[in-house]
Amino acid sequence: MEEKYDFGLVGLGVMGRNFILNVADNGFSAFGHDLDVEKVNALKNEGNKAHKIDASTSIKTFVKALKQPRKIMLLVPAGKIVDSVIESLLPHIDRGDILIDGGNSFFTDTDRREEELQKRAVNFFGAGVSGGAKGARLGPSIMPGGSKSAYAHIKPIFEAVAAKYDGEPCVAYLGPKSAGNYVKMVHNGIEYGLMQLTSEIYDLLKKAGDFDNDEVHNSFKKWNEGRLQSFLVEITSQIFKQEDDESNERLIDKILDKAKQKGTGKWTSQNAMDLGIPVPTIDIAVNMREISALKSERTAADKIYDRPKVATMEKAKLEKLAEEALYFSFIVTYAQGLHVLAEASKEYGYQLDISVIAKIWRAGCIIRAALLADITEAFEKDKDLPNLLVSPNFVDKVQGSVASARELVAFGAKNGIPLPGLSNSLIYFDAYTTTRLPLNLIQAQRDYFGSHTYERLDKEGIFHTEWESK
Ligand SMILES: NC(=O)C1=CN([C@@H]2O[C@H](COP(=O)(O)OP(=O)(O)OC[C@H]3O[C@@H](n4cnc5c(N)ncnc54)[C@H](OP(=O)(O)O)[C@@H]3O)[C@@H](O)[C@H]2O)C=CC1
Ligand SMILES: O=C(CO)[C@H](O)[C@H](O)COP(=O)(O)O
Repeated sequence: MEEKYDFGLVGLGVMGRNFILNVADNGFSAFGHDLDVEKVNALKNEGNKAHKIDASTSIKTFVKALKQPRKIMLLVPAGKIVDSVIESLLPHIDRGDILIDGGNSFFTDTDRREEELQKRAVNFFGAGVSGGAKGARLGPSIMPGGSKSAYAHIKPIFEAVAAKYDGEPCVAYLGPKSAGNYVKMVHNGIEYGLMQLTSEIYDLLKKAGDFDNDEVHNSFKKWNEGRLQSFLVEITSQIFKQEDDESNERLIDKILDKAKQKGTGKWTSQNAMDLGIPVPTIDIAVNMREISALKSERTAADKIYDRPKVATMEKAKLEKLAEEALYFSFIVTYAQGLHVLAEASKEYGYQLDISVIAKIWRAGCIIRAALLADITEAFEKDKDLPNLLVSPNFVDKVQGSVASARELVAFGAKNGIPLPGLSNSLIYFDAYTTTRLPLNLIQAQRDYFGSHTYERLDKEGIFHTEWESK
């Protein structure tokens, strides 16, 4: 009898091709499917080398080649393509088979698909994958959500292919329904925040400290050897060393300053707003990509207004302030993202364990950072921690770095250097840690013009006043 394959993968693009090779490297036989014959042939050639791999452009051949219950992962672009791939699989798969969407799908799409597939007794997982091409090939962080009992079938493969942190795989069953896609969405929201913050620090080093590219490289490199150690700080340091093939300059200076986006950061902001959880660092990171896209308008407006001449700050002083401010704002960004996850867990019934999420983000993913070991510990100590900022493990870290954020935000404002991520992180911190905000006035105004009522500090109840206009 023909031997069947352990794992199937649809979509042999950037992520899919690398993921399936990773599966095969770990001793599982794997079969791929893509409509593009070149991608299929390229994978078949890999099979001729060392791996137990095959591939086909025929969906029927692909499904027939797999062991039951079939484990089929989709790594295709999010949206309608996921639905059309599921449609094309349905005539061929059986009850009990397992479909896993590894892409950045919107979480309500995952809920809808899971519900529809449940009616056919097909298990559906939304399993966010992070780590880019290299991560998919060598060990990503994987965030699966779906049926707990069906997870037992995919667990051995996922645990084998995932990145390892101190020997522990960076994958864990996260919760029912779209829990996995939701967690990946917020991962990306945090990613947007951290990327925005690193870009602001680069701007400051250049404009206020007159750092050249080698000096920016050195600062990020040095920081990556300390408490800011993280994938994004590491690649930032490397980016400043990259030569441009087409000129004598560094590539960074040749790249157009318009940042694109595929949607996950915006979804995080939108959904956080639906849940009533503030994530201003993530919001402004999305806004900045939008503002960056208005390049021609920005260029025209720049000609209209004068801006202050930037004062020079001594390099060593600036480097120290920048490290502290980046550390502070990284903590605040994780705090905001994790706060959304805690609220979403209640709202959508995900039963998320934030310490487990922090744990599987310690390696493999784009937001991996030394800080995540501390965050894991904080949430292991207190599973119901309302916000990272109030963790006893974090108070000294925040207290010791916030003054530098204040100094740089003030410097940016005075000198016309936009530091929106840093500013919003500071604003969030100051507001979240203030007992009495002036929003009593907003309540008074609402009651004044719309009889919307208000509560009082000194007694229970709902009140309305006939305000006297004088
Ligand atoms: N790139 C990254 O760093 C990361 C991406 N992701 C997510 O993973 C998913 C895949 O991304 P990525 O690998 O970058 O995307 P790619 O576009 O590189 O790959 C998608 C592949 O799916 C194929 N495909 C499209 N439609 C079908 C179909 N109907 N049947 C079979 N195959 C099909 C495409 O073929 P063709 O090109 O011929 O259309 C392509 O080979 C996305 O949701 C993305 O957001 C997640 C983490 C990181
Ligand atoms: O999921 C990812 C990383 O974790 C993808 O690289 C994603 O495309 C990044 O988002 P965007 O393209 O919007 O910057």
